[in-house]
Amino acid sequence: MSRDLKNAQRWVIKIGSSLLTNNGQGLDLPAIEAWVKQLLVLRRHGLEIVLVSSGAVAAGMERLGWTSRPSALHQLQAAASVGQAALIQVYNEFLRRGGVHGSQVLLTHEDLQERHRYLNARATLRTVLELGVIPIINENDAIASTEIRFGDNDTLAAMVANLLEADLLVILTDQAGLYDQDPRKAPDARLLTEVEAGDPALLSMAGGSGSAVGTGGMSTKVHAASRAAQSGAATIIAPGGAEDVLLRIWAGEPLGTYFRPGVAKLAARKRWLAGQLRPNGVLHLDAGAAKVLREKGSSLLPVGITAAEGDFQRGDLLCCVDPEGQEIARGLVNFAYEDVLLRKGKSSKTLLELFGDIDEVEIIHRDNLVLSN
Ligand SMILES: Nc1ncnc2c1ncn2[C@@H]1O[C@H](COP(=O)(O)OP(=O)(O)O)[C@@H](O)[C@H]1O
Ligand SMILES: N[C@@H](CCC(=O)OP(=O)(O)O)C(=O)O
Repeated sequence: MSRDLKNAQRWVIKIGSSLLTNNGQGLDLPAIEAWVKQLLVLRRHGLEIVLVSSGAVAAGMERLGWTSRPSALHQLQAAASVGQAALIQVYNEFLRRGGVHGSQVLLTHEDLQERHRYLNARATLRTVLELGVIPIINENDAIASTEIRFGDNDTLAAMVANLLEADLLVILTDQAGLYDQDPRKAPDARLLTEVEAGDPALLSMAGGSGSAVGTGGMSTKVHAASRAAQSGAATIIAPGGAEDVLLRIWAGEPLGTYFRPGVAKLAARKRWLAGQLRPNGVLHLDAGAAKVLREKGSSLLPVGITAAEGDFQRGDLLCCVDPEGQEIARGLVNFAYEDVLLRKGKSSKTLLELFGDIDEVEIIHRDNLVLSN
């Protein structure tokens, strides 16, 4: 057993439609209250919690008095727009009792594909977390057309785990975890307690949704675990109906199915950074800085920078080039273009005199730096 959750600080928790609703009719309020109580405890233990919650369509149907799920997209979207308001109201009411605010963030696939919107979503969510608020994310069902839909919230939750470089993705569902075959169809199905994310054999075991309200079934959850592992997150598919499920996972109880991310978090994260973002500027380094980056993978300090190009902001990906113009590395910059210009070529001592007590000296921290081949 290698569930190493001691250092898992940022959790993305996904609660699926099959769990949230009473047979597709409205929201299961006592269940939601119980999860929120657990989130509040985890937060008090210092964890950062991001919630991805389904349930908008089901809640909307109940409010509108519809007894069967419509098949027309515009009706589903109308139900989602009514239900999303109800869903947030319910979460916020339970969170308020614990003195915490929830925030609503609705995303479409395009928001996480298009670079500018991706960075915006990331900045908003990070700020919300810094403010101690619990973001509650769902797909923007009211406007997402077929082409830009995630469809299921497992994929959305994994992309949010990538976006925020979460340590753990917890997918709460109506089964005890991933079985070697669909337990609704095969009574002798065996629960898998630990697997490797990305193992292709898992896909043949995972079937579609067994309920009228769920979307994607286990197959989207298995894909989600591989996707989350790309940025180094482990995934646990766990029984959302089990008492204190989240607290028990936190305490290390081997509930559900644990997906090992495979590669060390830092290495995975770096690889993901390099593949995911397009560079938005260039930093020119002197020979000394180029050498320490190449040979030691050190952080990039202002003193080694001779010039900067590009209209970049804090958090953007930049290329670092040596005096011959050859790319050495890529990394996430800690300062916007103007602030890099103010700092370039200056020693840490001069910067201290100029800016007083500075908490961030590196222009790019080595954890956010990937050497180019
Ligand atoms: N190998 C499997 N192990 C567990 N559940 C499976 C498996 N294959 C298919 N399923 C089905 O997946 C369902 C859960 O997915 P889904 O209905 O989409 O729930 P959610 O709304 O929580 O995402 C289960 O109820 C089960 O019928
Ligand atoms: N976004 C939709 C839910 C999509 C959905 O059901 O996904 P899942 O919970 O993965 O089965 C809603 O809020 O109704």
